[in-house]
Amino acid sequence: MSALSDLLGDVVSDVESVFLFSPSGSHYERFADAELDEQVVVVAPENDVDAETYVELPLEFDNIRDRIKFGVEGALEQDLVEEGDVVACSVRIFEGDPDGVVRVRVEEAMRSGIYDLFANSRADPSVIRDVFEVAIELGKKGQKGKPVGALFVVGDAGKVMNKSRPLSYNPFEKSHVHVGDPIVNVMLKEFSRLDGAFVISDSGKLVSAYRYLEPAAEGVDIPKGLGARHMAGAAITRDTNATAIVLSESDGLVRAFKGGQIILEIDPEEY
Ligand SMILES: Nc1ncnc2c1ncn2[C@@H]1O[C@H](COP(=O)(O)OP(=O)(O)OP(=O)(O)O)[C@@H](O)[C@H]1O
Ligand SMILES: [Mn+2]
Repeated sequence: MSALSDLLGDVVSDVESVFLFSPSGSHYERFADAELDEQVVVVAPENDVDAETYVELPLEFDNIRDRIKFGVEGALEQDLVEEGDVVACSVRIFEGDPDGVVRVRVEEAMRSGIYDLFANSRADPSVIRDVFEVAIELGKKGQKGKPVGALFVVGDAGKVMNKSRPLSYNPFEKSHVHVGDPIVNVMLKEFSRLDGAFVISDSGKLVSAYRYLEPAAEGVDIPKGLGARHMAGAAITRDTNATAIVLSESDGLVRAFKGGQIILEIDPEEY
């Protein structure tokens, strides 16, 4: 038994913070009342327990790694933790009571921009996630083995449509399909071989494919070397409240833009 307690002791030794992922009221109270030296942070989709220190999870994330990564990144964004801090995460992997404790060391590299992308975009976080996942998947596999590029403009679709024009007939004209439907993901991948941007609404409705974006580009400052697709993607997010997710055909990276700025750059192979 002592070997077991030692094991848990090692996992929680010298931690600066305890992160309670979606705790029940009583679970939270136990920590709140204990007046620990460690900082107690609640990480959950809603602050149901009225925690003083709270990080919002944009989604519940079934995958524990993702859940923890987002919690830590959100805490970094709020300056609740810093590089080198060690955090003990209390999580629920199966149904019922908390059943896992995970030790994490905070690294500056965890500030990837994904938290900001999911939590602070105008579109629903689940819509951002679905589009992001399509872009990552396309980046990993390409289309029929060849690298492809793609430009997804998500949110504020009415305004985006006003700042763009069709390059071809819109295959989504009369349909009511949403990102996240498996069939839609297949369509997105198929249409990505063709020119222009996809326009997607706040709630994930596919509004159009083949849009040529014509936003004002003054004041948009993106890394040198990126071409017209990235410039158009960045600029439309300055001119509207949309978020742009761009897969580059030439370097294979996925980038996201908001407010005319690059907020994320990820290699799909490493994601
Ligand atoms: N204003 C625009 N609106 C929509 N799509 C655009 C726009 N400008 C370019 N594109 C699309 O981007 C494609 C690639 O253009 P370009 O090579 O200049 O972009 P890029 O930023 O270098 O992207 P990549 O890294 O994928 O090559 C074009 O073939 C076109 O489909
Ligand atoms: Mn190019």
